[in-house]
Amino acid sequence: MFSAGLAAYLVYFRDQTAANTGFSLNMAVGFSSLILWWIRNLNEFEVQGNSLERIQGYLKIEQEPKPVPEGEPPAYWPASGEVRVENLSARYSADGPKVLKNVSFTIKSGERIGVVGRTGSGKSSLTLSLLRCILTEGNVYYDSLETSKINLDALRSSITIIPQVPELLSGTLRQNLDPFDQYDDALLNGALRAAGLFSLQEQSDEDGGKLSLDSAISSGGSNLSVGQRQILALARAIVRGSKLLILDEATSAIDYKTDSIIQSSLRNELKGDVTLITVAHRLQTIMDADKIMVLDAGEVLEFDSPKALLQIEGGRLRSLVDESNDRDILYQMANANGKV
Ligand SMILES: Nc1ncnc2c1ncn2[C@@H]1O[C@H](COP(=O)(O)OP(=O)(O)OP(=O)(O)O)[C@@H](O)[C@H]1O
Repeated sequence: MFSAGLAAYLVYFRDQTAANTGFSLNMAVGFSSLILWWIRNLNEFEVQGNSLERIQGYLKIEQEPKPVPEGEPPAYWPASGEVRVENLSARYSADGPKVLKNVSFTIKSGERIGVVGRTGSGKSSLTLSLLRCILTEGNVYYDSLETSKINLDALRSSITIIPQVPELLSGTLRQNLDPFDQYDDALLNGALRAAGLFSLQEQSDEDGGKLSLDSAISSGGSNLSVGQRQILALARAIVRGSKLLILDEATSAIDYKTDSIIQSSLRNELKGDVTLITVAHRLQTIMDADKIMVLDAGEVLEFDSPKALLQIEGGRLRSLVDESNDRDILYQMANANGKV
């Protein structure tokens, strides 16, 4: 009824317009459609132009040096997870400010280190420096080999990083754990168990959707929770037998239960010679670490056992703990740890 009325009105309007101006409505509609078509095309052209500009930007990015055969480490390397850092400075660009300033420390093989510090103090930059992802000066030795002399591929495949939100590939869970099909199911399931996936599933209220090696993983791991993704990344580290594991703690995106499963897997399942560096946002995560490194403005302010650091009058860790709502628990954890 309404459309019939509208059509009748349009015909009336066309006839009136044609009668008054000699310009038919059909022509007016055709003209405005043409203008709309041009505007739409111009818009599309601009969007595609932006993409081209971005591709051109990526093409101009300075490339990392290609791996050289002489940088190939011996097959037995790394046999230990010892890390020695001497006068390490780092920056994000050649003319940028130093984000790490002459940092020196040694981490013994198998030690568990917690790294804390304010936002921007250099925690992530330190982990990126160990992998040579940013510009560095000074020396880093990993199991006695200077990392600047090692093939980038070899260096990075010997260190596992578990970022706050790990990326996974689309495919099966098995393919994510073992992309080159090198290990049998028993070993892969063992790694999943050690990483805590099955404990997480046992404690979960949901019956459906339990993960197995054949489960499908969507691109980026988008069909899994952040906690499940961190557990899979940890399982990957166990499968790879990495001697150095760097964990960037995901605080906001992970619930307490999953976090405690990951922490107990890290405590109980990693072998004695695996060094663990945890970039911590919650003090509870690292109060039972062997040592805590406190960073401030790119410098190491404190580096010792939690118990020893809490005894320093006016110390930075001590003031962070004293300000915390969990002060008493944190002191208990540090004292129970026993190492001074
Ligand atoms: N991609 C980047 N390009 C340039 N400067 C950067 C970049 N990422 C970090 N920085 C700078 O490096 C310094 C150290 O930052 P970093 O991310 O290492 O700190 P952080 O302690 O990990 O902080 P947060 O707890 O917020 O993650 C900061 O001054 C920061 O602005």
